Amino acid sequence: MKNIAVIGTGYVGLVTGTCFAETGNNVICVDIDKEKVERLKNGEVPIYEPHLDVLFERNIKQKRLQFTTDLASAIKDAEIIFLALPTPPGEDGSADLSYVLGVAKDLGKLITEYKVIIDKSTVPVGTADKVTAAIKAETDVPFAVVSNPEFLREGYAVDDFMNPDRVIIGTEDEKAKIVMKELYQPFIRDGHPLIFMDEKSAELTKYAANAFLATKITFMNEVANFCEIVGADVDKVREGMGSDTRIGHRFLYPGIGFGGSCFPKDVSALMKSGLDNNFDFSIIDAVLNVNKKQRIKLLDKILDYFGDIKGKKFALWGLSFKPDTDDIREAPALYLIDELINRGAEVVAFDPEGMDNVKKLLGDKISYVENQYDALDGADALLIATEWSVFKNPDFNLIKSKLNSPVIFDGRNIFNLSDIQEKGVYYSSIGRQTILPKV
Ligand SMILES: NC(=O)C1=CN([C@@H]2O[C@H](COP(=O)(O)OP(=O)(O)OC[C@H]3O[C@@H](n4cnc5c(N)ncnc54)[C@H](O)[C@@H]3O)[C@@H](O)[C@H]2O)C=CC1
Ligand SMILES: O=C(O)[C@H]1O[C@H](OP(=O)(O)OP(=O)(O)OC[C@H]2O[C@@H](n3ccc(=O)[nH]c3=O)[C@H](O)[C@@H]2O)[C@H](O)[C@@H](O)[C@@H]1O
Repeated sequence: MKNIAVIGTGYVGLVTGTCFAETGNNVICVDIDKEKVERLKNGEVPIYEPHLDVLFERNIKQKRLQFTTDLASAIKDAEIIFLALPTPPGEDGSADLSYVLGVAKDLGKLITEYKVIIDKSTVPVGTADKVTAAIKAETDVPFAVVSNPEFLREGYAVDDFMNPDRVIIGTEDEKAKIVMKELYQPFIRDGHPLIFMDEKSAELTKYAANAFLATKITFMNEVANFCEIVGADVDKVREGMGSDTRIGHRFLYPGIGFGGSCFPKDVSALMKSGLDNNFDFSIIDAVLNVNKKQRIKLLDKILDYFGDIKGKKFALWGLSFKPDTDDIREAPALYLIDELINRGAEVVAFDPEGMDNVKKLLGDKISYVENQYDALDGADALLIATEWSVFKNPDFNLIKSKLNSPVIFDGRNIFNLSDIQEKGVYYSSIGRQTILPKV
């Protein structure tokens, strides 16, 4: 059992805190957002993350999980302090370290005994040194700074955290290594190691992993675009490629680009890190450029089909950047909406979890409905931007009866081409043949 403080109680902090409580530790989560802490104290999970609620409730009940806005009291008895703070993109694409370094300074003023301070935020190479310097500027008390990047995915966060492929520990402090080994021991299984390395390598591992996955997706998006030109089927190509165990099937799904709070910002930050070190990350540059175009790929198809879209009405299924999350940060749907409304079209949207967040961002620029089929009334086409399960087996007769004409643009390839042929719709997807309604 260890006493742990987690600073920053967002997607990563809350999952980290809850999962460490689940493995028997005493955890206190800190956040500056008073309203969020109030909700957490009232037993409410403020984000949509499947399976988190069960662990959250159990550990609160057993008093292993607490919440506060008071940093000083939270860290007083904690031997281990996690930083799960935002590192949003600055104007130049670099990671904004003000949250992390601000809290590091505060910690320097507050600590009175040895602490292991662990950076879980995604940060550029060299940040551990900056955190160390920020704390040292305030205190002579001994401490260790560890880089322990997080690899969880939203929507699968609890499972990813509880059963990680690997845990990366970047530190050269021997005492901290022992603390980290004990802490993570419950999560380690055969073939899923705890990997120790220096801080810089740990920091770069995180960016390199995200950039590689973003590159893999982007490569497939380009292959899909080429499939459309030469008449190949990206589903077949994907299956054929993925069957090579050196390539693997995962993260080969083409679509309307990668979004979310991490890939776009982390790929940009790695690019900026390169530039800061006079290193030209040309592959990353290409990934960012291709993804920018891919995010509005459906627009090209819509314009090809309709020509002018002024006054047209579009039903949009899916707003979140991927299914099983309410997170809309850098969601491709938002870029598509922007292009549509700038051209005078109307958008009626439905998303199972993301609508409240979009309402806060876009207000009445678009309309919202509580049922996916209500979006279709009098619409000129259905657009699919997120592959939520609830969209995958719809009532096609109802879709056809509500749309002005049976036209579907699918940015996530959620229907099998062989199935859709029988449905009597015009169906355009990514990297596959366009299906015309049978006459
Ligand atoms: N969201 C994800 O799936 C993953 C995120 N990451 C990284 O983890 C870090 C955190 O990301 P998220 O959890 O998504 O961010 P988030 O925005 O959901 O949560 C950050 C939290 O920190 C709080 N905060 C800000 N300043 C604070 C302060 N001075 N003291 C206490 N709390 C403060 C905010 O109020 C917010 O609740 C980022 O570096 C991100 O790149 C890494 C892996 C996965
Ligand atoms: O650093 C982070 O924050 C996290 O970023 C991603 O996780 P996440 O953003 O939650 O979502 P992913 O499932 O990776 O999807 C990211 C984007 O890529 C897209 N994607 C994913 C897979 C695929 O085959 N095709 C594809 O277009 C998704 O639609 C989504 O927009 C990584 O997968 C996590 O390992 C990492 O911890």
